[in-house]
Amino acid sequence: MSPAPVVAGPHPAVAALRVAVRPGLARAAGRTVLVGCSGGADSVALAAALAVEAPRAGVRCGAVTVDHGLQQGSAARAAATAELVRGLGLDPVLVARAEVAADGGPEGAARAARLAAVRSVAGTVAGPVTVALAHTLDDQAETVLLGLGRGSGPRSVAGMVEHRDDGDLRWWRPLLAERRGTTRAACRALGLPVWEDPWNTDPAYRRVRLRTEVLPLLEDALGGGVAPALARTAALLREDLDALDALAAARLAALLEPAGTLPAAPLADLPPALRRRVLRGWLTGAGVADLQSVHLLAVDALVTGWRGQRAVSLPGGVGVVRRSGRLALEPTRVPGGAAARPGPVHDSRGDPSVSQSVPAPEAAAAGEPAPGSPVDGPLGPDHGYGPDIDHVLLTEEQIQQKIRELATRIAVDYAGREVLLVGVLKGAVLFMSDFARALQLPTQMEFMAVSSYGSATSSSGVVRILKDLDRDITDKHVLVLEDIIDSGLTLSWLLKNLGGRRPASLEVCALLRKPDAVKVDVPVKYIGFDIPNEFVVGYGLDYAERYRDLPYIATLRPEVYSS
Ligand SMILES: O=P(O)(O)OC[C@H]1O[C@H](OP(=O)(O)OP(=O)(O)O)[C@H](O)[C@@H]1O
Ligand SMILES: Nc1nc2[nH]cnc2c(=O)[nH]1
Repeated sequence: MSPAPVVAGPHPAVAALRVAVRPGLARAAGRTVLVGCSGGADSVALAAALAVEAPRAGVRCGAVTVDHGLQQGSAARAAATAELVRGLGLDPVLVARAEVAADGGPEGAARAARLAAVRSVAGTVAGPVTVALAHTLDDQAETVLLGLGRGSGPRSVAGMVEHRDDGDLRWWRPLLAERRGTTRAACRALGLPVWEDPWNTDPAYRRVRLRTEVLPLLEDALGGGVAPALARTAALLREDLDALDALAAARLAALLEPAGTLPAAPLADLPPALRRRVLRGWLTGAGVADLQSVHLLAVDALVTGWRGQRAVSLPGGVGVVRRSGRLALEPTRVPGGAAARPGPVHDSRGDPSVSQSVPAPEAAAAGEPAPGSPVDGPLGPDHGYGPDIDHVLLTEEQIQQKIRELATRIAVDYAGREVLLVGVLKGAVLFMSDFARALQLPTQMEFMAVSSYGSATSSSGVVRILKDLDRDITDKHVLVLEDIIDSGLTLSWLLKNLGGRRPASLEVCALLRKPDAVKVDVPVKYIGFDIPNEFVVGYGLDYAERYRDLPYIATLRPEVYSS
């Protein structure tokens, strides 16, 4: 018998990618598919697979390549990539110019600009468009790890989805089950040139460090298979989360009252995972954007920890109140731009607690329990400021407990070293004195006085040294103590200044931080509490030099700013 004729099929990597795109192409009938192509191996391999499979499926397939304008020669690079994919037979091939914003992290800003640019050129194509992105299983594993590190909930650990509709546009990631090695092998087999983006090896990016340092270490320690295991976990998690979301949407539809309010009692009976989803769905459905978990937890506390709280303020000038056993959304009062309503306080360990507040009149009217006044009794002396205080964000006890925790952690980190504490006057004076006493290590103290606020409630942005250190800090282990990081301008300036004096080490411990107000990212190793973006006083913090002597941290009544 003569041997069967050898039919040379495509290289296994090329074949694998072609198979991977087929199911999605079946869903793309009647749409134009545009491959997002950077010129790197993943997207070139995807473009090549689609160039063969799309015509077979009767789907029109083109490409879009983005010029970020961030690297030298980026326009020429985009043009070369466009040429390459045109050569594969893709049509139309569009080049989009991205406008990368100056703020935000470089990765995030570039990504946002890229998506906006793709969205905008996709809008020039007639009919519905699907944008195919070449994320692989390895990208998925990195995304899951990044999500874990952020600690922002199961959705961010659940990774990227294969299909996502975004208005008229559909995003499609057909290669989520394929390894990065496969796309490289496919490009090699097809003789396609690929571009190595220098940013992909720059350790300044977290994703690069995960790829080059953390994942190989995990693979080694766990005996291999880590990336597929992470991707599998993400896929399973997505199924569970989708089911929970669907259940919550149905429950919201059943509970939502014609006036747009939600009854608290049936919500309280729901398990937290469902209840918070119902609340999130309710708020986002009502147009509240940028909702963060601290906000959601504070709204949740109106259901499960009801003690007569005032409105919980949310981004966008709205708040949630509980009245007559129902949650309602209302505009918040922000007189003169000074004090907003109470918002949630987030413990730096990720253990949120809701701000203490004076009893809401609505609570009394509804006959529901209300707490005692915040400025007497357990909060201690009000130093005669009582009528000026609006609500207490952090009690003396919470502050002192936090200082003990910080001091314990820092004593471990600095064991065997002598620490030079640098207190930033005047605000940090009480923090310095309590912290130094709580820290079980030999310490020395220095003070520096700077000011960027004067008697205003927002930073002038100009930092002035009012008093410099009394001595040289060369080779010292310097720990800067700050009362608050608001815009971050003061600290950013200070760290540059102190860093130039060659200390052996330089770290920061800040009692408070306002994540929503930060304008410049400053590396801060130790943080007590994350607080909402409200002007606060007490425990060293002043308004027009008053209130520093309060032992707790509070907001002032709006009238104080206008008088
Ligand atoms: O992050 P930022 O927006 O820069 O704000 C933080 C700074 O503002 C306050 O100082 P202020 O200038 O009010 O002086 P003071 O400490 O003497 O009150 C505070 O003590 C911080 O040093
Ligand atoms: N008193 C006071 N000073 C600040 N400096 C920066 N933010 C604040 C704040 O909220 N209160």
